[in-house]
Amino acid sequence: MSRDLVSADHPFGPQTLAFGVFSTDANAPRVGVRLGDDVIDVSTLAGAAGREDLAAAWATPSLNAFLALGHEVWADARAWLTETLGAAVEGADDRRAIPSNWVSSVQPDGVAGEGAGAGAGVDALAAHRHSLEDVTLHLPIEVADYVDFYASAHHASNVGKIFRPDNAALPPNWKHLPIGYHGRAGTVVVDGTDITRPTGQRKAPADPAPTFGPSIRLDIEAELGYVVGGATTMGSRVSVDEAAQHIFGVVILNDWSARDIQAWEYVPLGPFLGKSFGTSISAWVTPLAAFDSARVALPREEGDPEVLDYLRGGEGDGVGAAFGLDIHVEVSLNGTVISRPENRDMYWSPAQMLAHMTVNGASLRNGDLFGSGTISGAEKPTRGSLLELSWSGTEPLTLDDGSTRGFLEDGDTVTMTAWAPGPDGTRVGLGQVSGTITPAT
Ligand SMILES: O=C(O)/C=C/C(=O)CC(=O)CC(=O)O
Ligand SMILES: [Ca+2]
Ligand SMILES: [Mg+2]
Repeated sequence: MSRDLVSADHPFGPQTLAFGVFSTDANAPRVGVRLGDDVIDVSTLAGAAGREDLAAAWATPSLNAFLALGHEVWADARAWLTETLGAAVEGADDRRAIPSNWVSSVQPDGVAGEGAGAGAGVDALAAHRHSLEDVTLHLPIEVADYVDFYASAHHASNVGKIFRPDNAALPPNWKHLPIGYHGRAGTVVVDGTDITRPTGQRKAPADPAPTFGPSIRLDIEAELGYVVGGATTMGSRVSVDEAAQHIFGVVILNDWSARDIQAWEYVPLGPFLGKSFGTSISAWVTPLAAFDSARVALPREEGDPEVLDYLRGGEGDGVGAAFGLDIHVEVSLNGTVISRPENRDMYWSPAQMLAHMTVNGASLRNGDLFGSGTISGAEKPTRGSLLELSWSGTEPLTLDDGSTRGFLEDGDTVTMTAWAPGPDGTRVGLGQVSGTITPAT
């Protein structure tokens, strides 16, 4: 019996085609594409359709081999999947069954045609279709280098006021370059992974000496992460105009942050152990190509400085190559929505971040991941960290169960979801990233 394929208003319809890595009891981890509440095994699908190039890249336990193939192959693969899966959705009857005309194109020997009725077609498709309920999702990329930016002026100003009350809210370089730091690639984990409360040194300004123990100011940071492919060589750089050719897709990212460890360690070299204990990303990488309808101009005000040429990029498609993305994020803590950050508020665009990251000749590797920085807006309900939402713990949040939080307690679960406007009134999904705090070891 055929299950429903995907309803027209589903955020993982054919307008999205997000990639992940899944396994089943019978199948080792391999690349899949989400369609509705199913995962399509695109390695076997491509193999059955004679697309051996794609089948080989997708029969691997991470997206890295596919990322290495570069933007022209990504576009070709998306066009093929759009045609193949899009036709399946459009041609489906009211029950969204799979039409036989779609399945005929994926018969292993290419001979199925008129003779292969709907029943045979559905059976043939069934071999590539797995219900989300029946699969385990894995970290979708083998993370090469991980960088985290600081692209929200509202977040940077808020943290400046809290951590550096005697200085200007924004550092003098902030509107001239996208500030970032290198993080720890090996501790990036997938949605659903528990996070152990970190232990370390902390010292509040008034304390006479540092103490050692579990963090008591454990926080979240709601961000987007950009997944990089099309590796480059050392000494070359990627311009703003070329950046989209190296940004394969977007994930939701939670940059867990121990504020007490961070505040004591970070001067002058920046975040280190306060953030390297764990960074969570969503299991689905939604291709940048799915966000064409979400491109927006960057927010700029009278008096903002002109950036140097290498951060400008040419015009081109209305909003220019340095486009922002209108992605809506929702953050909940133990089921209570605590914030709705808006990515269109970000000052720096992903293309500018990538151009800056390579302007010194640093190479890109397949599987590089860069975070946007915490997404915060001007209004309190759009702040992307507890540090800002509770103003360093002085204005605790009240959850639906009546309890209050300045920072995270053991057992707390934080879930972030996101979506963007898609073509023809559809929504493009990014799925979710969730994590639960377990006690310090
Ligand atoms: O301003 C600071 O000292 C620290 C800022 C952060 O912790 C934020 C960071 O990781 C970058 C970001 O997420 O925007
Ligand atoms: Ca961060
Ligand atoms: Mg981190």
